[in-house]
Amino acid sequence: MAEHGSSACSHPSERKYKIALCQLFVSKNKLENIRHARELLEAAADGGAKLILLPEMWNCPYSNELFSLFAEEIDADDLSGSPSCGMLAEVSRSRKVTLVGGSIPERFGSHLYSTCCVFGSNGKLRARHRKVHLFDVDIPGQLTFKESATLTAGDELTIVDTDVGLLGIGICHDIRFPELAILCAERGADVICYLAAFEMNTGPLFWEVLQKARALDNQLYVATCSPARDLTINHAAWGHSTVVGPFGEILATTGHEEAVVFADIDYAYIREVRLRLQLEKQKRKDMYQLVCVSNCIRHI
Ligand SMILES: NC(=O)CCC(=O)C(=O)O
Repeated sequence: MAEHGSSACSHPSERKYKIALCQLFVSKNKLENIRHARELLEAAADGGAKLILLPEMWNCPYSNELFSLFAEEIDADDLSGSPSCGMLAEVSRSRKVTLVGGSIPERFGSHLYSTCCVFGSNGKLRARHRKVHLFDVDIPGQLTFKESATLTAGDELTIVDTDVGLLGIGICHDIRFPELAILCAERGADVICYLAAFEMNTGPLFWEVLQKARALDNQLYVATCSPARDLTINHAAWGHSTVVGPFGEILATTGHEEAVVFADIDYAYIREVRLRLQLEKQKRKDMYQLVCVSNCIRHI
C-alpha cells in the first residue's frame, strides 16, 4: 500500500529525490547512540533528503557479547519497548521522511535478530526486515567471527512500498548473495538499501565491487550505509557508505569518518539505462530461472 502526501511523489517511474546515508560512530552507550543518530538524521532531513539510511547495528557496538544487552522488543503497535524505533518513528513523522533505520539487535521470544525497521514519512512502521545471511567467517590469522553464535537468521526477503518508491532491504553480508537482489529487482525494487558494517579485512577487497555488481546486475540504484570506523573496537567498520547508480557508477561516497552522504536519485534514469542495455529482454528464461520458495518474500 503506497503512502500519500509526499512532495517526492509523481508517477513512480518519474520520481526524483535526494537520498542521504548517515555514517556515524557507535559507542557503548545506547542512549547516546540514539541521541547522536537523531542528530544526523535531522541534519540529513535539513539537507533535503527524502530517504535516509542508518547503518547495521547503529545502537550497539558490533559484538556478539553486546547484542543481547542492547536488544529491544519491537511491537509495531506499541513502540514503547524500543527507544531506538521510537526515535525513528518520531523523526520520520516530524520531518516527513522515509527512514531505512539501519539494524538493531531485536529480541523476539528466545531469539535475537539483526533487524531493520523501515518507517514511512507518516511515522508508521512499514516493514521489519531480519538479516537473512548471517556473517560466519574463518580466515585464519585474519578474521574469525560467528554471528550465528548469538543471532538467528531471518527467513523473508523484504520489498517495501514507500513514498519514495519500492525499496529492497538487505543487511551487510546479504550483499554477497545476488539472488536476494535479483528477487528484489524482479519484484520492482528501484533501490536496494544495504545497511552494513563491513570488516576492515574484507572491505578493501569486496565492498565497492559488490555494490557495483548488485547495481549493474539489476540496473537499479544501490545505497549502502556503514558505521564510521572506530579502531578501538574489535570489529572496526570499513566505512565508505556509497550510492551506486544503475550503470554501476559511484554517485556519492565517503571515507571512514563520520559523514552524511547525499546523492540524487532519478527513476527515469533507471528506465533510460534499461533501454540502452536491454538485459531483462535478453535473459534466457527458457534456460534458467530463479525459483523463490513460497512465503519467502514479504512485499509490503
Ligand atoms: N556484518 C557483516 O555482515 C560483515 C560482512 C563482511 O564483512 C563480509 O565480508 O561479508
